[in-house]
Amino acid sequence: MNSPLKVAVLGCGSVGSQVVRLLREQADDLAARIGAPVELAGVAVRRLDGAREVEVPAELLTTDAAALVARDDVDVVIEVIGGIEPARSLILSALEHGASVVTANKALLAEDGATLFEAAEKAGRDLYYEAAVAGAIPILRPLRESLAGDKVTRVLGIVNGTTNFILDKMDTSGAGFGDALEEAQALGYAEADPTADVEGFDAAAKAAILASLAFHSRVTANDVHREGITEVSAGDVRSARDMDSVVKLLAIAELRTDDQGEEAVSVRVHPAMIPRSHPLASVREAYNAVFVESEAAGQLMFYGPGAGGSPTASAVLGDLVTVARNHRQGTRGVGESAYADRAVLPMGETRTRYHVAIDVDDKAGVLAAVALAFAEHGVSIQTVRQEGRGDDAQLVVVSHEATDAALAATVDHLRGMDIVREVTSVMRVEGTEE
Ligand SMILES: NC(=O)C1=CN([C@@H]2O[C@H](COP(=O)(O)OP(=O)(O)OC[C@H]3O[C@@H](n4cnc5c(N)ncnc54)[C@H](OP(=O)(O)O)[C@@H]3O)[C@@H](O)[C@H]2O)C=CC1
Ligand SMILES: N[C@@H](CC=O)C(=O)O
Repeated sequence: MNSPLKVAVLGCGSVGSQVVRLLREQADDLAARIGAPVELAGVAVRRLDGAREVEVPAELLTTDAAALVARDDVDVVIEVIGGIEPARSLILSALEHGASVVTANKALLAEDGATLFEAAEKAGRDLYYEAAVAGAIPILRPLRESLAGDKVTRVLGIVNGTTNFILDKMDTSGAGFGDALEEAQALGYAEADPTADVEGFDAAAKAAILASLAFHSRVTANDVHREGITEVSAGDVRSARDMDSVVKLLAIAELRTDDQGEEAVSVRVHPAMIPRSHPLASVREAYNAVFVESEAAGQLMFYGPGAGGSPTASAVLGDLVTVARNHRQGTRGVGESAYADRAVLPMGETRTRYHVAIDVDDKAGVLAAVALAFAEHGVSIQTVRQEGRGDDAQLVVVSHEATDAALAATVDHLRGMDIVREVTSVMRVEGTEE
């Protein structure tokens, strides 16, 4: 047998503990697949006395991650600490010291992937990150490798397990937002600070990574239009149910043509109503699903567990086997392919349908006045119905496709009308127009 491959693991939380467990439990198979036994060189944590889901021998635990990654006997560093710093400095140091890197850190990749890719290129080492998007689902490798000869035009999916879990609970059990979030945290789906999940930052980071790979461009988290689910009310979920739809947090990346006729990208994350008949509507709990549309292949769908320690560790270990094989052979895998310099389209130019709920005075001519307000901004109405009477009167409008800018102008207009008491809900509608 060849000499052992030494692996340092940075972080031993939800994901790191499962990586350590699998390294131990799958040791024989990993050795056979890599061609050398894997030896744990060390596990870096913040506090030595923290409660762990896995037992780590005391001599392997350290709080000095910087010293661990600088060791010249470490072949591969697995970074599952999260956040920007010290994760970025540790990855850069690992590469400089000759190690290949596997990371699940979507926040860092979406903020400053370029620096990491350049460092990996310079060092002649691998930087793999399958676990950064959609947990256990193999989606980055298909985009980077299997579809390398095709032209991807659209990626649409549910890429955040926590928010899908929350929205699913709100839809199926009538749970409140807070209770559903607590359950998601207890199950290890939510980030330490759930703001990243519920405000859409996590999904936006994943959307940026997907768009970069799909369109061979550099798209960062700042390029992504982002809306979270904190404004989604029980009323929105009920309205969706009345329309035989569900509310999902969607990540959408599209290749479009700009005013100059150039190819540009549009990337956004927002809640949307989708019909229950749509395949994404049946994605339950913390599962994720990603649709990829490409010119030659047509439509592909990837589905599976999108969060949680064990599923994410599966993706990490898959990358470990690849980079370990490359490392042993002195080669590198496929690197970044951001050769296309495409502009990012402003959200105002994005076209979708909208569901708008408006509390109105219950009197003659209200419907006509509201319809006129939509028409004045070029937003045509697909359906409109009145719910309730008297003080509870509400109009529920579903529009045909319109730009975000036109819809925003319509909503402003509605808010200024005497007969409108409140615009209670504005939500995008995805799925085929009937
Ligand atoms: N949880 C999930 O479902 C998924 C997570 N990810 C990504 O995986 C990464 C890890 O997430 P997760 O396991 O949930 O995070 P956790 O918060 O559960 O674990 C983080 C770990 O990193 C350690 N750590 C934090 N700061 C430092 C530091 N400065 N030096 C050394 N160790 C440190 C912590 O130490 P201590 O234990 O002492 O506090 C802890 O062990 C993140 O990038 C996340 O976005 C990706 C996909 C899914
Ligand atoms: N918090 C994330 C974890 C995986 O990326 C999620 O809920 O999807």
